[in-house]
Amino acid sequence: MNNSIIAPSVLNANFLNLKDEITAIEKGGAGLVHLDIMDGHFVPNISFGPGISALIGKATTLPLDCHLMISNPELFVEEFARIGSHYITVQAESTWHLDRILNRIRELGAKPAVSINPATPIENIQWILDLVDMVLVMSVNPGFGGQSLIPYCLDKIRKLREMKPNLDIEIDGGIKLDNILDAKKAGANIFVVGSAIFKTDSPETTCKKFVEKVR
Ligand SMILES: O=C(CO)[C@H](O)[C@H](O)COP(=O)(O)O
Ligand SMILES: [Fe+2]
Repeated sequence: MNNSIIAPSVLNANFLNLKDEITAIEKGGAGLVHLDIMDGHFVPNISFGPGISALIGKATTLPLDCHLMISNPELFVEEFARIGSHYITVQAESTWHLDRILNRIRELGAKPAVSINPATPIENIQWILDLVDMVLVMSVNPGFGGQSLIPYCLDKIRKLREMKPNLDIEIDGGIKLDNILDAKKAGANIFVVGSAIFKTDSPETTCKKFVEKVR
C-alpha cells in the first residue's frame, strides 16, 4: 500500500502549549492526530477524555484518530462520535461485544477500528475484519509513550497484511526514524509517532522527516 500516513500522538506533547504543538504537526504534514484515551483501569495510566479531545478537534483541521484504552468503551463511543472523531478505535480486549460496538460506531457516523495488544493473536479479530475501517496493531504494551517496539508485533502485521491486502493497518508504539521502514515493509500504512516527534526540539521538522521517510 502506498497511502502512508503519519499520525502523531499528542500523549507526550506539551499540554501547556498544545495549540502550537498541533500547528507544528499540521505544518509537518501529519495526516491524523492520534488521541490516546486512558482510564487508569484498562491501562495503568490516565490521560484525558472527550472534553480535551473536543477542544483539540476544534483547534485543528486534522481528522481525530481516537484510540480508546478504556474499560466499558460502550459508555463513551457516543460522546466520541458527537465530538466529530474520524476513527474511533476500541481495544478488542476491552469489550465482550466487539461486533456490537463496531456496528454502533458506524451507526453513529464515525469510522470503526479495532486494536489488539501485543499478546492478542490476530485470529481473535478475524471474523470482524469486514466491520472495521482500520486495524491498530499495538507494538508496545498500552499505557505509556516512549517505550521500545516489540519486534514480534511486526510479524503480526505481516500476517494481517497477507490476509487483507487493502486494509488500513496502523502501528502504534515505539516508532522511530530508524524503524519506521521496517513497519512499512511489514505492511503497516498508518504510523503513530509520539515521543519521537514531540520529544524533539522541532516537532514540525521531525514530523516532516517521518513523512518523507515513508513517502
Ligand atoms: O497508544 C499509545 C500508548 O498506549 C501511544 O499511542 C503510543 O505509545 C505512542 O507513543 P510512542 O510513539 O512514544 O511510543
Ligand atoms: Fe495510541
